[in-house]
Amino acid sequence: MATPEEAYKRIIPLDFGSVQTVPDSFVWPQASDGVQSGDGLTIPIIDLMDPNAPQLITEACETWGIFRLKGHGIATKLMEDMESECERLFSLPTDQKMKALRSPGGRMIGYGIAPIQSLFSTTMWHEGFTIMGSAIDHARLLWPNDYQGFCDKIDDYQKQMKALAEKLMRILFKALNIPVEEVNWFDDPTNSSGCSLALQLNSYPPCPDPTRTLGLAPHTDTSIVTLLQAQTSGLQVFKDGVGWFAVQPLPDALIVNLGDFTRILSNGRFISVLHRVVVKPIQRYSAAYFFRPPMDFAVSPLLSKDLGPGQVPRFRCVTAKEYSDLKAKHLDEAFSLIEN
Ligand SMILES: O=C(O)CCC(=O)C(=O)O
Ligand SMILES: [Fe+2]
Repeated sequence: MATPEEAYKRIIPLDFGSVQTVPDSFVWPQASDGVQSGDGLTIPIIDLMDPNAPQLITEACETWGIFRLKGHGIATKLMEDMESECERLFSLPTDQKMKALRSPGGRMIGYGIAPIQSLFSTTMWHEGFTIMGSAIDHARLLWPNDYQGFCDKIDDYQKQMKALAEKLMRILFKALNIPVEEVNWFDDPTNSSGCSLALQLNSYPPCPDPTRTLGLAPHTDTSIVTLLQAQTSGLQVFKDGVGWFAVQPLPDALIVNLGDFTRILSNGRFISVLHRVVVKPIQRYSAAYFFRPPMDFAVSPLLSKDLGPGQVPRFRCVTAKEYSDLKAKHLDEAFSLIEN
């Protein structure tokens, strides 16, 4: 059992500004796995205003589990503001950021190492800031006299991301023929059912030896969909038969990737994409919005809809909490533990 002091130390990111080389504990031998060009392949680019968008999104979910979305209606200015707020936050002096350190064993909010770090013994070249709902308590600690601007932008961003995620979820449900009314928390304007929505701000500091370490280890997201904004490359997805494949961001487009709950809901038809982040000699930021069901929601293939003749449920029914706990302990093995 870790002492409280050890537990506290474990969630503190490296003071990246003070290191000249990649420490041994950060060395990932797999980091230098080549990125494949996948001749002729591209991650789909879909315009949400296109009348064919639902069809194109469905195809992208079946073949990639990830696509780049234009015409999403999120103002460029808000996306730029989010990038500037990331820069403002992560360039604070280390001891200032430490004031907003998340508490070990407490809610997963505030400044700290990557949320998935606890599942890996090798450390990731990453520092993050996790927000669930209002960011005010931590923002006050970071900027005692000047926190409101940050909070307002975060609130606006989360509101708009939630509306977009809901729009995408309607499209996915329609493709799966699941009536959206089955998701009783969906239209709850008060959000009182406690949707476990989260905004994760990621910082990948400049790395002196980028081929030796990873910004985020390979993982799938424990979400329905994740909406990601990043201005520079670094994200890679694993494509069967191809290998690691770079996702090039496009100006103004968001990256949408499906998470594990959509794989379960679609009975394996839609891909929960395996992805990782490589680092660079230059700083990179990203903002990932995780759209998830409330923890008590029971997730099962196609919910109460018949699977169709000859079809069997590939996964047993699990609550979002049960699955999240399995994932937190077993990572990629979580699927095999719920497979029928
Ligand atoms: O930074 C990125 O491009 C990806 C972030 C990500 O995968 C995550 O936060 O789960
Ligand atoms: Fe992710």
